[in-house]
Amino acid sequence: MKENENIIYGRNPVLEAINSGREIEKIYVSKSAKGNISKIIKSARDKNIIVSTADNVTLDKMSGNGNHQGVVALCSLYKYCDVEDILEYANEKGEKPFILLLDGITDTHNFGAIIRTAEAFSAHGIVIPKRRSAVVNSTVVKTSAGATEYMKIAKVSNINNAINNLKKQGVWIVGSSVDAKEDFSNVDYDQPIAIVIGSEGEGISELVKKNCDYLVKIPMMGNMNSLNASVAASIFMYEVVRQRIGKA
Ligand SMILES: C[S@@+](CC[C@H](N)C(=O)[O-])C[C@H]1O[C@@H](n2cnc3c(N)ncnc32)[C@H](O)[C@@H]1O
Repeated sequence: MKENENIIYGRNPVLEAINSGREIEKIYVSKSAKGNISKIIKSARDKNIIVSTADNVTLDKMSGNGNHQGVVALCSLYKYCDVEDILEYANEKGEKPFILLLDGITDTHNFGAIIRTAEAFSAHGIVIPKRRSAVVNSTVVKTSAGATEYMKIAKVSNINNAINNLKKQGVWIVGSSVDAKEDFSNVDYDQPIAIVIGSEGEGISELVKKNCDYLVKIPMMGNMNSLNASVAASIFMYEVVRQRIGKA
């Protein structure tokens, strides 16, 4: 599958990109596209974005697959932010920071799913390492259903340095690990918090584990020894929101 960082495809992702004000050079619409495609065309024209028609073979080639739902946008690269921007955003909203740290998530579908849930639960941002991590490419945007357009994502050279910096600013680091003894629901999430989710294969690195204030697990009853990373992230995020709403 082609992984392109300046192509967005699929109806929701393209519509969210238009609505959020991402710089879009051109939108290609399938000649045979029906349904809510007219809404996309109208939104694009309202923002003076050029709309062209293309056949499905061309759209398949541009998107790298057949999941474009009849629309592909040629746009600017996703703009990453700094960790400080995430903290500032939480501060502006008058909320305690709620951050996710992804310690080497490489599966684009997991990354997109995490972004989608993080946006739905109003997390303030996501921190990823520069190396050995999925980046915001066309597959991630599509899997996130366009939630990438509203989510702050910081790329850092060193995840441990980022953790130390967050700690200095009063953020508690909660590591999620299948080997932990403590139940994840025993943590008080109504404080400045960053949840660390480990990679699909290895989990959280040993150094990062040592650097966490809490190391907790989601109890499991079946035969599997771990949950999918994006599912685990969703359960944690739900718990944060559940506790915070309960205390509001
Ligand atoms: C597929 S799991 C990684 C499994 C890996 N073999 C390990 O031993 O950690 C990916 C990530 O999801 C999170 N995760 C999965 N299941 C979990 C559970 N039951 N409790 C806490 N975190 C979990 C952890 O962050 C984990 O690193």
